[in-house]
Order: sequence, then structure tokens, then C-alpha cells
Amino acid sequence: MTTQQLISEIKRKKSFLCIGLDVDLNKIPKYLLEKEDPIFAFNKAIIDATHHLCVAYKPNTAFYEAYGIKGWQALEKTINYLNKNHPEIYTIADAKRGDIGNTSSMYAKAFFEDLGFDSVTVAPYMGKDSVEPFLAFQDKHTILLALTSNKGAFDFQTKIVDGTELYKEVLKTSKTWENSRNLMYVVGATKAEYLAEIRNIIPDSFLLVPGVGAQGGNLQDVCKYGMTKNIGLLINSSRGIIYASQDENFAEAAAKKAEELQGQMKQILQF
Ligand SMILES: O=C(O)c1cc(=O)[nH]c(=O)n1[C@@H]1O[C@H](COP(=O)(O)O)[C@@H](O)[C@H]1O
Repeated sequence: MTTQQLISEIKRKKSFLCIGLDVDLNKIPKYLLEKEDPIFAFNKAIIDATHHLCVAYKPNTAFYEAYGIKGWQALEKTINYLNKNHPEIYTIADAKRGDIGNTSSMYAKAFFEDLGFDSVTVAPYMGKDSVEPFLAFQDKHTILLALTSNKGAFDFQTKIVDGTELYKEVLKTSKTWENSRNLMYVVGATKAEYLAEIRNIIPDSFLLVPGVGAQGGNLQDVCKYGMTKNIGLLINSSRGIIYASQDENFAEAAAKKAEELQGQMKQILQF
């Protein structure tokens, strides 16, 4: 999907919500465990109940890899279900990959060609030649970790290197890479106060902003400092939406949580 198509969908749905499909078998309703594929059954119910409220879904691959071959098959069924039934929805493989060039090319093929995701999250630590193989794919986005939502972000990302914070160096340098127009960036919702300075470096790029909900990030603050004339934000919530209830009504409960966030987004988009 192109950035322009994503912007059009955000305007049409009055939503820049991304729902994280981080499926933990210990947290889903017990009766689903009897199904042939509990993970896919859970995802399908969540997608069916929430697709009109969000513009993106983000399965974090850890939650699938943890269940071996069955988990990977559930991930494949989930992306196929989305691509077939809701091709207008933007899909993010949250895999946080990045390796030497020829290995990164294989990661990119896995997520863009084999699975057919619109985007994948990538760590910048190994530099230009580890990221450019992802950027080479047309109409696919590479979402680079810039300033993450966790406490450990202060271990390296905010350290001063050659007079500037490391995460700012990541933002600046990545703009010089080939096909950098295909970049988006991760900035944690818990770091909203950093967004004004981040926007000085990347005024127009889309940001994936996780950390609203379970991690305590605030939607209004993120929008105040991070929103652009083309919105420029995808706000993710995973646990705060998908585990709203462990009863049979779990999908309805998730939709209610998604609707609360989407309602706030609709208000913000009016101004
Ligand atoms: O890349 C991410 O999506 C990500 C980056 C980051 O800085 N912080 C962060 O929480 N995430 C992911 O976003 C999701 C957040 O989940 P909840 O805290 O349950 O909403 C998880 O899949 C995390 O792995």
C-alpha cells in the first residue's frame, strides 16, 4: 500500500488506530483453546469486530514464533485473511529484524513477498547496508526503531554521540539512505515530549506510535506534538484492546475499547 492510500483510509475512517495482534494463549478465552487453530480463531473474531474502527493491524511475530510451526501458520492465515477480506487495511509485521545485507534481503522477502505484509519493523543498529535491502521494495514500508517506548530506550538511544542524541543521528542518517522515502519510524507514546524535536528532523514521515493503553502513553500528547498536515501517525494499542474481556463477548469488548480510541481520534481530526 502507498502512503497516499494510507492517508486516504485514515481520512475516510476518521481513525489512525493500529490494533496489535499480540496473541497469548494464556490470555484468550478458554473455550477457544478447543478450536483447531485458537490463535487464528481469536484474530478472526477480533478483526471481524474491529476492522471498521482501525486502519492497521500489527501482529508482533514473537507471539507466533513462540508457538512454533502452528504459530507461524496462524500468522500466515491471519495476513491472508486480512489481504483477502480487507485489502484496504495496512498491515505491519512487527518483527524488529535487521542483519548483514544478504540476510536482510531474505527477511524482506519473507515479510513482503511470501507473507505479503505492507511493512515490517527493523532495528537500525547494524546501519545502512542492513536496512537498504528492505527499502528496495516498492510500495512497502520499513519502520525503523527510533525512540522506543521502554525504559531501556535511555540505555543507548538518548546517549550523546558526536554532540547529538543517538536516536536523532538514526533519524538524520537514515534520510540519506537509498529509497528512504519508504521509511517510517517507531516512537513510543511514552516519549511524547520528544516528538516536537523529532518533527524538526522528519517533518513528514509517518510514525508508528506504540505504548498507548497498557504502557500508559497519552493519545492527546502524541497528537499535540507529533501530528502533521497528513496526520503522520499510526497509534498502536495491543493488550488494551484485545484483552478487554476473557469471556465469550471478548470481540465485542475489544471493539468497545477500539471505539473509545477511535472516538478520541475523530475529535482530534476535526481540529
Ligand atoms: O515496534 C513496536 O511496535 C514497539 C516498539 C516500542 O518501542 N514499544 C512497543 O511496545 N512496541 C510493540 O508494540 C506493542 C505494544 O503492546 P501493548 O503495550 O500491549 O499495547 C508490542 O507488540 C510491542 O512489542
